[in-house]
Amino acid sequence: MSKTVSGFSKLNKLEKIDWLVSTYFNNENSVKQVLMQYWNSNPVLQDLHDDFIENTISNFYLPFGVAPNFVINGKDYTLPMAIEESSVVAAASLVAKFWSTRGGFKAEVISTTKIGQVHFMYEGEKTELQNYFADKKEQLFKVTDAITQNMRKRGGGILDIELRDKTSELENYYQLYVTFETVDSMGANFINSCLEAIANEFEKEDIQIVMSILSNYVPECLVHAEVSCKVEDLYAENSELFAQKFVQAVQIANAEPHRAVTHNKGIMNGIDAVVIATGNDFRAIEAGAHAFAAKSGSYRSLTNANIENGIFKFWIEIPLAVGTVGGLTKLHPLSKLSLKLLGNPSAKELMEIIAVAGLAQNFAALRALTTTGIQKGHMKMHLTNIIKQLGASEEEKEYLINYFENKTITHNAVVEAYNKLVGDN
Ligand SMILES: CC(C)(COP(=O)([O-])OP(=O)([O-])OC[C@H]1O[C@@H](n2cnc3c(N)ncnc32)[C@H](O)[C@@H]1OP(=O)([O-])[O-])[C@@H](O)C(=O)NCCC(=O)NCCSC(=O)C[C@@](C)(O)CC(=O)[O-]
Ligand SMILES: NC(=O)C1=CN([C@@H]2O[C@H](COP(=O)(O)OP(=O)(O)OC[C@H]3O[C@@H](n4cnc5c(N)ncnc54)[C@H](O)[C@@H]3O)[C@@H](O)[C@H]2O)C=CC1
Repeated sequence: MSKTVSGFSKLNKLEKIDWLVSTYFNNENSVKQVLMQYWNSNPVLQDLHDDFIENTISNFYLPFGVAPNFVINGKDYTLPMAIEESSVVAAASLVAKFWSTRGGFKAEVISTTKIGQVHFMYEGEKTELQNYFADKKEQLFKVTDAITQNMRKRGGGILDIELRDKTSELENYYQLYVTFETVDSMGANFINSCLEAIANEFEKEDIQIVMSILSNYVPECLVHAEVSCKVEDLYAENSELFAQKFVQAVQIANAEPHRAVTHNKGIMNGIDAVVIATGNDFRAIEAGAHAFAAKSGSYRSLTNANIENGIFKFWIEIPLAVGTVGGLTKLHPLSKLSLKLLGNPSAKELMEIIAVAGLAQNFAALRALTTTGIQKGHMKMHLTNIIKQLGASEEEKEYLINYFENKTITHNAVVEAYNKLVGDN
């Protein structure tokens, strides 16, 4: 039987579910129950979520946690984190507490420029194109006046429009390279609207517009965050060895792409969690961060560390185009709450907070990796997930948690202990 369908989008939610259950699940009633048990009991709230995307049939929950004790630029924060992976929030909390007694995190936005491009093809004389652009430039600004009016009042808008010759990379390929300041918004829709107006005005017989779109590679929307302290203040025992191995771990990530990818994945554990909790676009952040990590031509660590004159310093530089207005930021009740928890920051302050979340997460991972190994803490947090997968009762869960208090946790070890417990009973 064919599984294609036309007019699916026009069905109501229950009809969509019925089609799905009969087509893919052999009419199993439990499937409908699972989908419906994740509906919000408040219909107004459910309607809100339904409208975020298309063909919504249920909600997919992510745990929403908080990591207290962050001190950033002398100010106290509790970070909201939406993430499915165990040990990330615990690790952030642990590191926040650790650095809160060592001067906290320092963070600074370096620049906030966003980028958009009108990609086009032109086969004629280059100088003619250059002259055409020079004559047109003022008009290109003018046609966006209505769109940029409010943004200009906030101190933003279009910063510049450049003609770029890309013919050495692709035959007949040029672009209008447009830079923007979007203040407290990520600016994707604002930028795209401006670009389309610019492209319309610029197009003519011998200029074929291919597309107009913002770039998610924003190396000039950059934030720096760091921690530092005397090496001897790092840990009570063997601080020097700890600092040395920590720096080596970062150097390895800078020298070796396989390690760099995992290293940066750990950083993104912290970054994405706050990005998602604040209603920002994590795909945009991910794509931009990894492109930045590869800017030298080989993929490297997003963090760096050194020891100079007895001082351990650990820092991150990362492009983060985030907003505190626009998108879902004020629409999703939990994003709104997250921003309120952070004191309703500006986009710049949010960039600093998110960079710190990434740095803290990387500190936690490298600390664990270079000392006890990652599995000890990670499996301690993951233990309850394994126990639940086994279908253990509350009593059995309590027994297993106590049993593994001082033992190495592996999936097999938990299964064995559970089977023994159930067998014994
Ligand atoms: C997991 C910990 C924190 C345990 O660390 P611990 O020392 O066993 O924790 P503790 O029980 O002594 O508690 C100390 C503090 O840790 C936090 N903490 C501790 N437990 C909890 C909890 N249940 N809920 C909330 N917070 C918790 C909390 O701040 C607590 O202070 P308190 O609140 O008691 O004043 C530590 O072992 C750790 O940081 N491990 C690293 C974990 C990590 O990095 N996880 C990321 C996932 S692994 C990954 O995907 C990335 C990776 C590793 O591949 C990246 C890479 O390779 O670079
Ligand atoms: N490639 C990408 O990353 C793309 C992303 N998107 C999506 O676009 C959304 C973000 O676009 P935005 O234009 O940021 O959101 P948006 O379309 O909701 O617009 C935000 C608007 O808020 C207004 N505003 C009010 N106060 C402001 C202030 N203080 N500073 C700046 N603006 C203020 C401005 O008019 C601004 O244009 C996200 O949902 C993202 O997922 C859309 C297209 C492509």
